[in-house]
Amino acid sequence: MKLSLGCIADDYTGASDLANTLTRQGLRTVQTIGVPPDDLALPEVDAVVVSLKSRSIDAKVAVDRSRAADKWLRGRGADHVLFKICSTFDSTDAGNIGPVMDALRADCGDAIVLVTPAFPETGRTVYQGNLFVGAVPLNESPLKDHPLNPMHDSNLVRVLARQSRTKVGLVDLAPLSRGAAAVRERLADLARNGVGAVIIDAVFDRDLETIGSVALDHRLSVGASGIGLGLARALIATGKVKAADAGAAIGAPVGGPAACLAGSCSQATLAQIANAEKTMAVLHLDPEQIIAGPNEARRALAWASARITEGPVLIASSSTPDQVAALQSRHGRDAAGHAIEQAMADVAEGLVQSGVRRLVVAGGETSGAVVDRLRIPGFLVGEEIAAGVPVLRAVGTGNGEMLLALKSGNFGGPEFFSDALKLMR
Ligand SMILES: Nc1ncnc2c1ncn2[C@@H]1O[C@H](COP(=O)(O)OP(=O)(O)OP(=O)(O)O)[C@@H](O)[C@H]1O
Ligand SMILES: O=C(O)[C@@H](O)C(=O)CO
Repeated sequence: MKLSLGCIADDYTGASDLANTLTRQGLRTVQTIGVPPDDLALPEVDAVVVSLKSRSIDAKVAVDRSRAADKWLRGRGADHVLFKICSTFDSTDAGNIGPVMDALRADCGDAIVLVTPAFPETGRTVYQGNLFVGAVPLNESPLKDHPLNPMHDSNLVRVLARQSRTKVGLVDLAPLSRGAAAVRERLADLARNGVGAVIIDAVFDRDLETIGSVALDHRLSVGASGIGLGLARALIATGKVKAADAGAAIGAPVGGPAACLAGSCSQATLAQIANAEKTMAVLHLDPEQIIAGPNEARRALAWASARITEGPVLIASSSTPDQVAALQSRHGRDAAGHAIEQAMADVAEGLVQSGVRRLVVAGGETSGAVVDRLRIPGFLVGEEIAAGVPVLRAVGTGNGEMLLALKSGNFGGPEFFSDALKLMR
């Protein structure tokens, strides 16, 4: 297998978002959890998305894991590697976007790296280096209240410069609107002036197509699913990849009991949970009790086992920003987040032991904890439930067929949980 594109995603939902985009554009794609072991049987594919859980960990560990993934991908022939970050640039001044980018750039020897989290299909656009979420700048969006990476600056040139050792520049819409040659010229100027990374504006998919074709001149790019779309279209346009059927089946229905788990506290997820109350049994966990010990997860499993044969259930730890802030001030941000993620993993494990084979998980960190606990090594990408969220079929689990959907906190329409279960048959 010679890969046309290698991808390293900094969380699992982000990885399935990117795998979904590449598949929809016609690249045969598989998502792996971590660097795959040599004995994992992978189908013949154009792209592999290696999922890491490296967004909110120590920067040095994130760098080491990303470099190992990069080495594996390049060892399978990938000339270009995309480091997939969140479309809302989730990070802190300590990283991890800048440190990982710096290390991968040093390894591949690129003079300059293109960086854009734009993903217009989900309302993420970049103008003059400022990231917009829908109609508002990042720092006015719900991301200002994110439990782990609150975003208070929408100017990504500044945000990245605080995290990176290299000089960060901007390629704005003006050269982009003149086409790939103008972008190349601007990049060459900036590189001559010692700039090692640029935030590049993008408002429409056509901007991403231009960015994708220029990015293929380089060995590394950094961004969200939008740049993935641009790279995929460029690979097909240049004949490096022959477009595959995006609707290819990923196997027979699995049936059986279904459950949803929500650890995301985003506004979108809170609204989706409220809507789910109309169609399924919903249990709201008590976060304080989760931190106190294992009884809250046990209570959830007992509650679920009494209902699961009658229809899908949803178990949520999610709270409003005020409640999240209060819990964090009592227990610390990382300790609270970790305890809740592990409790959700306990619940997922118990549900699967009791026969659940269709599982929807909301939240990137939450999905990471759940998928790790279930020891799933990889996924095939199926139908799209909502922009950025596909149906996934677990591969290499050895304990039966299983479908999952891993939803990024901010993604999905108001009825996301029932929309997902309709397609997860
Ligand atoms: N009630 C709560 N109070 C405090 N923290 C919570 C609560 N419920 C969940 N958490 C923690 O908040 C974090 C939510 O992050 P997660 O990545 O799962 O969701 P998200 O950030 O909305 O999704 P994404 O990263 O895909 O955008 C997790 O660490 C989770 O354990
Ligand atoms: O890019 C996005 O917004 C998502 O794929 C994601 O990474 C959120 O966790």
